[in-house]
Amino acid sequence: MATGGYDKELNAALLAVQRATLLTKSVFHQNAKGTLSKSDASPVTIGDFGAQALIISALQHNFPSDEIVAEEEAKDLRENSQLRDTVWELVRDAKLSNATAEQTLGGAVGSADSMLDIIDKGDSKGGAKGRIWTIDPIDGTKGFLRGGQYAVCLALLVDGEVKVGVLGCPNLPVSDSEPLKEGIGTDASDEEGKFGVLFSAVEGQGAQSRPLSKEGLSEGKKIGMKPISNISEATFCESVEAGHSSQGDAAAIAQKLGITKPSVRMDSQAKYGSIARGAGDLYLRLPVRKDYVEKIWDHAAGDLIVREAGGQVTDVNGNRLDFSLGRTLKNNKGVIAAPKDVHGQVIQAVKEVLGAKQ
Ligand SMILES: Nc1ncnc2c1ncn2[C@@H]1O[C@H](COP(=O)(O)O)[C@@H](O)[C@H]1OP(=O)(O)O
Ligand SMILES: [Mg+2]
Ligand SMILES: [Mg+2]
Ligand SMILES: [Mg+2]
Repeated sequence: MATGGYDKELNAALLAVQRATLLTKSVFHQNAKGTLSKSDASPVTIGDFGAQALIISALQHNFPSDEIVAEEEAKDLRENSQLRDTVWELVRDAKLSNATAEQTLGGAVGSADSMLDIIDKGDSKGGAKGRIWTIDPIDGTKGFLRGGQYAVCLALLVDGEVKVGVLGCPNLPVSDSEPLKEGIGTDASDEEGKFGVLFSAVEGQGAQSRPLSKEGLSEGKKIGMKPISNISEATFCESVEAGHSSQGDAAAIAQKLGITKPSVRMDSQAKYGSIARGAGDLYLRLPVRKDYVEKIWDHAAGDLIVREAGGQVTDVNGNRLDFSLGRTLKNNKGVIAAPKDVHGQVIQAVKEVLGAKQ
């Protein structure tokens, strides 16, 4: 474990994400996932609710006065006792087999009712002051349901800056050196020992990956973005959802940069983790709808992990993502993540392509 600031936060965050990620894996193997459709037309499952409950419970145990901005709320569970009970069974039974690790997380959640209150503790408005954790219990719920990529995401903001970030990616390869390839977004296999990774970063301390474990934490290894000598050889990744990033614009930008390899499409912040470990090079997220505002929990952990791995992350105008404005990134449009040395070149191409459309 790295020494310096935020050791306790990193350790608790890694264990909390690990326990929650294992819960989501157990849901994937169940037939009934309790899928509901939310107002933004995205799905939510018992896995999302359960993972959020477990993470908040661990945060409250370790950092009782910190605020929390989390994606989900317990309303649907309060209105449907059968759904509540299904989530409760999952949460009650979720445990890491290492007793010390469980103790760090404060052990089990007390009851079904306290679980609902815990889920609703993620309702902070966020903002520019103080310590605020942000949680996406399952990012890429569609990928999760399909057996593709998804991520359990947790980050700590202090005065609006990301200080600690953790991503649990159960369907990514353990090995950092496996190249990003087409079809990874539909790779359903979670074969033990081959898939499942935790990414993490602390500001100023670099980024790490470690295998997902059912016990305590596995040993972490430093990760870094791949140096690129010629941008035309880059591999870029983008969203599966056509509504989240314009694939036409991405193709035009790639062409301007001389990139000929097809993009790798995958759900969730697994894209940030993949480029941070050098499995791919660029992440392009090009706004489709003028009115779409990104949420802080969809980017905070990935932003820090990529920057600590030697990358730069900005919006399409080249501005850093601003996490200090509440629950959304209302001052940013899109995301461009790339190794530091070539980020300016990518932004130039983005500006040319998007500018030509105005
Ligand atoms: N209609 C939708 N379909 C899919 N994802 C959506 C939708 N609306 C919002 N989202 C969110 O967009 C992000 C998907 O990002 P990406 O396109 O990079 O995979 C996720 O945070 C996802 O929510 P969720 O976290 O619940 O999966
Ligand atoms: Mg959602
Ligand atoms: Mg999300
Ligand atoms: Mg989510």
